[in-house]
Amino acid sequence: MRARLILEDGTECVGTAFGATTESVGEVVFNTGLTGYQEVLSDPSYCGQIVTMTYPLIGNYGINRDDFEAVRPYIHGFVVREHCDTPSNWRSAGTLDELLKAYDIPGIAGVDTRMLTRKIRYHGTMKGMITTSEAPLSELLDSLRRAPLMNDQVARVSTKSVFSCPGTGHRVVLVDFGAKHGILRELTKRNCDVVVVPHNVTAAEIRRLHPDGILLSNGPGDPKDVPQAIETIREILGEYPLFGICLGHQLFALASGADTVKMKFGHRGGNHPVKELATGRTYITSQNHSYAVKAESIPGTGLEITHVALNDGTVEGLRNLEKRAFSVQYHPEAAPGPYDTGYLFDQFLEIMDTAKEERAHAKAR
Ligand SMILES: NC(=O)CC[C@H](N)C(=O)O
Repeated sequence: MRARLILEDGTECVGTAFGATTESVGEVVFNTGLTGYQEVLSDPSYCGQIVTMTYPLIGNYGINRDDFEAVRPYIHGFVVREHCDTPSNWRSAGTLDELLKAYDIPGIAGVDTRMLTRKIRYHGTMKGMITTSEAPLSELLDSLRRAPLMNDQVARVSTKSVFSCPGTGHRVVLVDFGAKHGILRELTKRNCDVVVVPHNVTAAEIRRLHPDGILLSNGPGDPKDVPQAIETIREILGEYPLFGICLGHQLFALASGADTVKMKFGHRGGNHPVKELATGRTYITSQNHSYAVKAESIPGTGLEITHVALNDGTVEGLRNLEKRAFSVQYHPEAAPGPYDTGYLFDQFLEIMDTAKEERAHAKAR
């Protein structure tokens, strides 16, 4: 069946429908990963977005049981150059088409994704629509331009109730703004006693859990859409070691008094070079974000820039040594890779070790 991808600037791409034959609107973004489409489409940070992969052949290793980053995908559409519906991989348990159908997500194949990506890079991220309707373009454009983009994604993807992944090590309160499973995997692998709490948790509720540390997860949308979380972080900052990832990094910055800005087309892919300022080392990182912390808003906040993106110089890492808090804009949990920066979870554990020792000394005195 014929499908159409329409952008708010009037661009129309005609292709073939796969997945659900439903109409869907979202922000169109591109991901430059050569592989990892299952992790990308199930990463809750993409909630409400239509994702296009720049790699041209998608679906060829199918969908497996183990690579989901959430229990279900939240994307609003998937755009590919060539869709493979005959996967070949020993782990494959189904096709991309079946997965998208099951969750009512439309896909469109046969699109010139290189042209689409260049357009987004040139004009910036745009609203778009995938449809199988044969209505005139002007009519579809009208309804696309009127369609609102969502701003309550965090509430949609965050857990509704507290749950725990028990361990015998450090008690980590993971504030779930749309946490990828990879973060839980990295913490439980290190034997952490993880308590996952909803995005609207209060400081008092966090204190009652007696954490050794707090991890602010990744998540969808504009960090300024979750003002309550910013207040809670401001209140609790300095009481426990804190690690922020992606949206968590942006919220930590806002709670510290810095500001965020929407980027022209964001960073999405597994090949983003980031420089650690203290060592001059470069790490290749996994990224997925539209917003960034404004470097010029940092002076006077107690924050220090620890990492920068080598492609465009934007802020990629922050810390506040006094408050034992640090954060990164990229994804140390990878999923999909690269795994260069997984050591940041060990760093978080070390900070919790030190804080614990100091508490024990203070008690003994
Ligand atoms: N992966 C994330 O946590 C993304 C953070 C935020 N939604 C952004 O797009 O910038």
